[in-house]
Amino acid sequence: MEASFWHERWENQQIGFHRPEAHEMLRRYFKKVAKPGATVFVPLCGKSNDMLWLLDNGYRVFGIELSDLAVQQFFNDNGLTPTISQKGKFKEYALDELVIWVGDFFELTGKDLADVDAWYDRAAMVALPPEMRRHYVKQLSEQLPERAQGLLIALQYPAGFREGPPFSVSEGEVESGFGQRFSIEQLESDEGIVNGEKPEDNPVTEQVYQLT
Ligand SMILES: C[S@@+](CC[C@H](N)C(=O)[O-])C[C@H]1O[C@@H](n2cnc3c(N)ncnc32)[C@H](O)[C@@H]1O
Repeated sequence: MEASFWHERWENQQIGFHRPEAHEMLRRYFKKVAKPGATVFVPLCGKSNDMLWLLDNGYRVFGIELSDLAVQQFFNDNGLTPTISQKGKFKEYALDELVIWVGDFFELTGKDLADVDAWYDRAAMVALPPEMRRHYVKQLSEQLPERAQGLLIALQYPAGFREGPPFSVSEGEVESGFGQRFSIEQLESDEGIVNGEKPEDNPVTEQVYQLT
């Protein structure tokens, strides 16, 4: 997935992944992962309202996002005025307990992430094709401080159901990718049952994992 793919998505506002509200699995489980006051890293953050939920619940947030437009929209949509500066290769938007860097996640170093206590992935790992996902897992595993624990929301669907992104990420892939560094617990799998049945036209299921 080239950077241009995502820039075009944002320019054309093809952002079906963006949700108007904070994710219910974040609301339900994040307090198991980190206490308020913790600094939470949000890779590939887009203009996610999950960041507002984290801020409202007393966390500090550090996001990284490729698209400057996405970050500008985050602040505009929420009527917030950040301070903008340059931090090496990255453009920084900062306001109180929130910092978002515009730039490439894969260029972050351990020093950039030294203050991180926890991380939250929704629609980040599943946004990447298989080879990039391996790189993504390696980058998080190598650059995050030892204390950092994570909440990962992934999804699965049968092969051939659709083209990614989002890509299907199995429990096995989460286990084999992150298992060397983290102990992994699946907290919930949402099977998308409607009125007691799984709709045939939507075989997508969503899983949430705690990585300790
Ligand atoms: C599917 S969206 C999810 C956004 C957000 N997590 C959410 O839940 O709405 C993936 C985002 O990752 C960003 N992205 C893709 N590759 C990236 C990279 N290498 N570094 C930083 N951001 C990236 C895209 O611009 C896009 O906004």
